[in-house]
Amino acid sequence: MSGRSGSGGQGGQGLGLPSVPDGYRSGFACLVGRPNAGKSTLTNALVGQKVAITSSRPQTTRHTVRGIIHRPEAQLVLVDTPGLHRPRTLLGQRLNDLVLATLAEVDVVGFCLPADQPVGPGDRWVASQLEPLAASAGRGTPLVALVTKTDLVRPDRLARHLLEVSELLPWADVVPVSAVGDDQVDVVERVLLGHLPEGPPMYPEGELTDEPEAVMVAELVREAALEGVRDELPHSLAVVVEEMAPRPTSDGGVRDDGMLDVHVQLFVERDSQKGIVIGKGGSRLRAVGTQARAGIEALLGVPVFLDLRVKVAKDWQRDPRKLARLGF
Ligand SMILES: Nc1nc2c(ncn2[C@@H]2O[C@H](COP(=O)(O)OP(=O)(O)OP(=O)(O)O)[C@@H](O)[C@H]2O)c(=O)[nH]1
Repeated sequence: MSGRSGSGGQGGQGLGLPSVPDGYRSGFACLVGRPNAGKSTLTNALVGQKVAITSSRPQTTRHTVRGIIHRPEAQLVLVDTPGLHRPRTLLGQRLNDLVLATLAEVDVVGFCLPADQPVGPGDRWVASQLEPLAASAGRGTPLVALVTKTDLVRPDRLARHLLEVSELLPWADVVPVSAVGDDQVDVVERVLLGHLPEGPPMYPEGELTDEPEAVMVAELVREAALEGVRDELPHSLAVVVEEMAPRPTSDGGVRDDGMLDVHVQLFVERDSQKGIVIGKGGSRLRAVGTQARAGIEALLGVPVFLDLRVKVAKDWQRDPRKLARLGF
C-alpha cells in the first residue's frame, strides 16, 4: 500500500469507473490498539461483511486485511493491522514494524481502546508510539480515539473512561462505539471519512477487500483451529494454503459445480500443540475442517474439498528462515 497511489490504481478512469461527484473523498484508514481491543469486529461492522477474522483470543490477526467502505460521497479503505504490542519475539517485532510502516502512510488512524478495560500501560505504550505520527501539527496523521465495546459498561463508567482517554490523547477526537450493539458505528464512519482528502475512488464499487483469496482461506482455517483452545496456541499456529485447484473430472475435464481441492498446512511449534489441534482420534481436526469448509464455501461460492495437515515446525517464531517460509 502506498498512500495516495494505492494498489487499486490512482483515479477512476483506468478502472472504467463512472465520474465522481465534486468534493468526493478517498483514502486509507488504519485501526490500531492492544490485542483484543475490537479492531476486527469494528472493521467488519464498518464494511458490513466478514473480512477480518475475530476471536476471543488476543493477537489472531496476522495479515493486513483491507475492508473497503463505498459511499456516494467517499471511499474509505480500511487496513486492519495486527495489534501493536511490546515486541517479545522476532515475530512480534516484525508485526510492529509492519504496523508502524502502515501508519505512516494512511490518512487517518483509529486507536481502539475497549471501554471495559481501564486505560493501562499497554495503551500508554501504544499512545507513545502514535504521538510522533500525530505530532507534526497540520501535517501529522489525524488520530481518532475509538472507545470500543461500550455495550459492556454502564454510562457512568463510560463517562469516566472517555475522560481518561481524552487525557491520554488530548490531540485526538474521541468517539464511543459498540460494533456488536451497532451503536455509533455510523458516527465512526463519518468521523473517519471526514479526515480523508479529496480524490477519486481507488477501488471499483462492490469490492470489499483486496486480500488474496488464499490468505482469506488461511485465515478461515486459522480461526476454526483456534476456536475453544485455551492455551497459548494463537502465537504458535501458522496456516499456509499449499494449493487451491479445480477438481478435475475422471476424464480430466472441469466439473460443472466448480468444486475446488484446497490443501492447507497448519504449523505448530511443539508435538503437544499438534495433539491439541488434531484432538482424540482426529476428532478436533475434523470439526475444524467442517467449520472452515463452510466459511470457505461461503467465501468462494463453490463446493470445496478441504485437506488439512498438521506439522511441527520447532520454534518457528524465533527462526527467520522459517518465518519467511511461513509468509512473514
Ligand atoms: N460486547 C462486545 N464485544 C466486542 C465488541 N467488539 C469486539 N468484541 C469482542 O472482543 C473480542 C475481540 O475482538 P476482535 O475484533 O477480534 O479484536 P481485535 O482488536 O481485532 O483483536 P486482535 O486480532 O487480537 O488484535 C471478540 O470476542 C469480540 O467479539 C463490542 O462492540 N461489544
